[in-house]
Amino acid sequence: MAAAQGAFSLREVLAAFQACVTEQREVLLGPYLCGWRGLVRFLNGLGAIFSFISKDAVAKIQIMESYCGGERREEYRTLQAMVRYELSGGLVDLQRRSAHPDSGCRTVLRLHRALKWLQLFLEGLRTARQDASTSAICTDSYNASLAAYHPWVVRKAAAVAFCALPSRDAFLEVMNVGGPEEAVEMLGDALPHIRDVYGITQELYEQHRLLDLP
Ligand SMILES: CCCCCCCC/C=C\CCCCCCCC(=O)N[C@@H](COP(=O)(O)O)[C@H](O)/C=C/CCCCCCCCCCCCC
Repeated sequence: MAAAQGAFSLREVLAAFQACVTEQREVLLGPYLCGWRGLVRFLNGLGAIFSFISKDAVAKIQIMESYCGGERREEYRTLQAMVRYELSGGLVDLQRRSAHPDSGCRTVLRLHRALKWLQLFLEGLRTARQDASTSAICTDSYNASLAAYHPWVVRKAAAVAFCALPSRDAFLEVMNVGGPEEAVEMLGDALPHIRDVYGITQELYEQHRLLDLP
């Protein structure tokens, strides 16, 4: 059953990332963006202090949704098709943002980097002791991933927001899958799919030298 509108369901996020990878190992953008929408719903429930993060994530999701629902939607069905289409059409700014500041390739790259943070954070949550600090897990995951791409002011704002995170058990409760044990089990199911999507995207972007898009 679908979660009530606005409520977060880890199951739905899991299903979305699971549905992303096709038999041909392509990444479907529809479920990918659905997964992100679900995560943002969760973030919104954590309080206004996270709104600068969710606004940025939503802006990027909306850019991608407009491509996926636009005239060239067939070219945006999968990540692989998008990269082919945008590169062959010269639709990606490779050196500095100019003619195509919001290409699909650069927008997905930002979400892709954030997916690494998510992977590390969920791994941390899953394996940490019951009394571990969510804020410390989040900070470590952020420092090992996204922080390298953010200016000082964003890193500081993120550090302040992370201090507002609830305890690990309270956090696992909000995931809406039952008690902390069930949440941990579900994280164990979710992680391989998130790693898979991350790995395929990373390889594709490496192949086309897209990992440093401005
Ligand atoms: C399974 C449930 C548990 C986990 C739930 C986690 C929910 C997280 C939801 C969304 C994650 C945020 C995604 C943020 C995308 C950031 C993309 C980015 O890097 N943007 C920067 C660069 O963009 P351009 O300027 O080049 O266009 C932009 O400058 C960033 C601005 C906002 C700050 C981003 C801080 C990111 C911190 C990520 C940790 C989120 C903490 C959530 C706490 C649970």
